[in-house]
Amino acid sequence: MTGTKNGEESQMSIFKANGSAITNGESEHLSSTEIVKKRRRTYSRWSPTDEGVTLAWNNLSVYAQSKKHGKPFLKRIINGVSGAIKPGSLVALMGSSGAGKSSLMSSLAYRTTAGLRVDGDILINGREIGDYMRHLSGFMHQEDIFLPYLTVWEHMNIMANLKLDRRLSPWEKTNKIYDILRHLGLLKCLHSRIGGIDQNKALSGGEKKRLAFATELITDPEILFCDEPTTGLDSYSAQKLVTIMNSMAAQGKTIVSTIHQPSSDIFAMFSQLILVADGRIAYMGSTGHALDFFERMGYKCPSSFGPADFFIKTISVTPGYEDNSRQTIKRICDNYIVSDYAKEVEIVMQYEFHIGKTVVDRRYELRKDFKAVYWHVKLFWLIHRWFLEILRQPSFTLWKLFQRLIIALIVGLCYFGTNARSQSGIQSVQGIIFMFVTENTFNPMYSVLAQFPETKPLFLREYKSGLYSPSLYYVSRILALIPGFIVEPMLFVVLAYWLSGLRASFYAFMMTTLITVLTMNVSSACGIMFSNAFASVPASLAYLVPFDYVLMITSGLFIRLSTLPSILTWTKYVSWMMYSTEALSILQWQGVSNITCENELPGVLCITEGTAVLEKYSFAERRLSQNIWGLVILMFIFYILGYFLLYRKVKKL
Ligand SMILES: Nc1ncnc2c1ncn2[C@@H]1O[C@H](COP(=O)(O)OP(=O)(O)OP(=O)(O)O)[C@@H](O)[C@H]1O
Repeated sequence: MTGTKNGEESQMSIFKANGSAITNGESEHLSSTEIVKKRRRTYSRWSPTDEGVTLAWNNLSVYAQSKKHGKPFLKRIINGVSGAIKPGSLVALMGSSGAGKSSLMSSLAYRTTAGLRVDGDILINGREIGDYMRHLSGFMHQEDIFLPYLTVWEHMNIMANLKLDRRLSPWEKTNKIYDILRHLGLLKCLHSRIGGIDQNKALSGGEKKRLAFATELITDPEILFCDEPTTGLDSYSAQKLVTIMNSMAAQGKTIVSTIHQPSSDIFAMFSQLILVADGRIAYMGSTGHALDFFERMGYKCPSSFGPADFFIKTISVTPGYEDNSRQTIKRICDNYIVSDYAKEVEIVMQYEFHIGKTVVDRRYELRKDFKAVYWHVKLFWLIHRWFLEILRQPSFTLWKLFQRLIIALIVGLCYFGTNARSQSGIQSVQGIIFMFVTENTFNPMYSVLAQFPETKPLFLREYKSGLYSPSLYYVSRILALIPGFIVEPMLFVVLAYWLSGLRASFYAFMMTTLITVLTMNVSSACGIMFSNAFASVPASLAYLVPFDYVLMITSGLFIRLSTLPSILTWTKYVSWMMYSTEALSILQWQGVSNITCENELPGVLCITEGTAVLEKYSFAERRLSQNIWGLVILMFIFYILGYFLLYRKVKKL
C-alpha cells in the first residue's frame, strides 16, 4: 500500500492480487494460502503487520430502549461479549432469530440505529472505531434498495462518483467498475434496468444481491459486513456469492457475515464461526473445530443434520422447553468462555488492546489520506440520479404531461370564444383563472406527497453510511423535480390561455405563465413540507385535505377577503391561491374600461371598468408585485420548513 496514491493501487486490484482469481463469477483457489498466511499478523510472535485489519472488541454490551408497563427501560441485547477477528477471515455469524446477530454486527460496523446504545470497546487495528469506518468498511444490508429505473452501469457509475476518492480520474473509476462487475458476473447486465418487485425486465434476485455486493466493493473496503447476503437466493447463487467472499478473504480482507441455514458446502467455505445465543457468545473459532467443541460437551451432530442446522438447533430456545433450552445455552456459553478457543481469541484481543494500540504504522492510517468528493459534485450526481429516475417513470413524465394537456384542452374548449368584455365574460374569466389556479395547486400538491417517502429508505441507508447529508438529499431531490414544476404549468398555460380567449397581450400571457409556474412551485413546496411532516402518505393526506379547504375558501373568489372572520384573517397570508387569483385577475382587468352591459337586468349593477371587477373581489391593482413576492416567499418558507421537518425526523432515527 505504501507509496500509492491514497490507496488506489489496492482499490484497483480487488480481484487481481495474490494468486486468487475469479473467472465468470467462479473462484479458483490457487496457491494463495501460503501467501496470505505470510501476510497475516502472527500473534504468537507479537509482530505487527501493515496488511489487512483486525477487529477486536472487549466487554461489549448493546442495549435497546424498550418499555415495560408503560415505563421505559434499557433491554440488554448483547451481554458483555469479547472477541477478535483477524484479516483474511471469512466469518459466519450465526444464531437463532432474535439472538442478537444483527445488533452485534451493526455495533462492530459502527452502524447502529438510534434506538440502540453500545457500551464497551471496539478497535480496528488497535484504534477505536469511529467515523473513519465509513471509508474503511462496507456494509451489505439484508434488503437491497435500488432505484429500479436505473441501469446497472448508471447505478455503479453514480455510486463510484459519490463514494470514491475525488482524485481518481473518470477512467480509473470506469475501470474499477468494469473490474468489479466482470468478476461478479454482472457485465452481461451492464445496461439492464435494475427493476423493482413488479417489473418484468429486471435483474434476478441473485443478480441484485451481487449488485448490492458490487456496490460495497467500489471502495475496496478492508472489512466487509454482510447481513444475510444469501437470503432469498437459490443454492447455486448463494454458493457463487460465498465463493466470491471466500476469495476476497483469501486476499486478506476481513469479512463478517450473518447467515441463515447455510448448506454444508456453503458453511464449509467460512473459515471462522461465531455463534450468538441469548446475547452471549456460544462459540468463536475455526469452523472446523466447532463440532468438536459441541461434541466434548455431549452434543453430537446427528448424521442427518448439517453442522449449521445442528448448531442453531442446539443453541435455540425451543417453545415449551424454554427453561431447559436456556440452561443448555448458559452451559454452552459458560463452557466456551473457559475453552481453548476463547483463549485463542483472547490472545488476539489482548494484543489489539495493548501492544496493537501502540503500533501506529498500520493500514487504516493510509485511509486517512482519503479525499471525499466535494459537496457540489455530490449534488450534481444526486440530481442526475433522481432526474433519471423521475424521467423514466412513465407515470411521472409522459402520462402526467399528457393528462395536463388534456385538462388544458378541456378548460380551453369550455371557455372557447369567451367575450371577456361583457358581464357574462367577467364570470368566465374569473372561472378560467380559478381553473388555472386550482389545476396548478391541488394536482401537484398531492402528486409530490409520495416523492420523499418513496426514496426515504434509500436516503437513510446512504446517509447512515456517510455518503451525503440530509441537506444534499433534500436539495438534490427538489432540484431534480423543479424542471417538471416548470414545464408542466407552461404547457398548460400555452394551450389553455389562447384557446379560452384570455387577454390577447404578450405581457399578460408571459406574466400569467410566470404566476402559474410560481403557483405550481409553491403548491409542490407545500406538498413536500407536508410529506416531511408526517410519517406516511395517508397521515399527510389527513392533514392536507382540511388545509386545502382553507386554501380554496380564502382564494378570494368565494368570499370577500374583507369579510373573513377576524379569527381567520391570518389564513389569507398563507393562501397562495389568493395571491395567484388576485395577480391573475389584475393581469386580465388592469386598464380595462370597455366592458359592455349586454343583458341589463333591473337592480343588477353593470360593471364597465376592470378596476370595478377587481374591487368586487376585494382585489387591488397595486398589489401585483406584492402577490408575486408573496408566492416566492411562501415557496421558500415551505421548502425551509420541509427541510427542518425532514432533519428532525432523520435525527430521531
Ligand atoms: N432498536 C431496537 N429496539 C428494541 N429492540 C430491539 C432493537 N433492535 C433489536 N432489538 C431486539 O434485540 C433482539 C436481537 O435483535 P437482532 O435483530 O440483533 O437479532 P438477530 O439475531 O439478528 O435476529 P434475526 O435473525 O431474526 O434478524 C431482538 O429481541 C430484537 O427484538
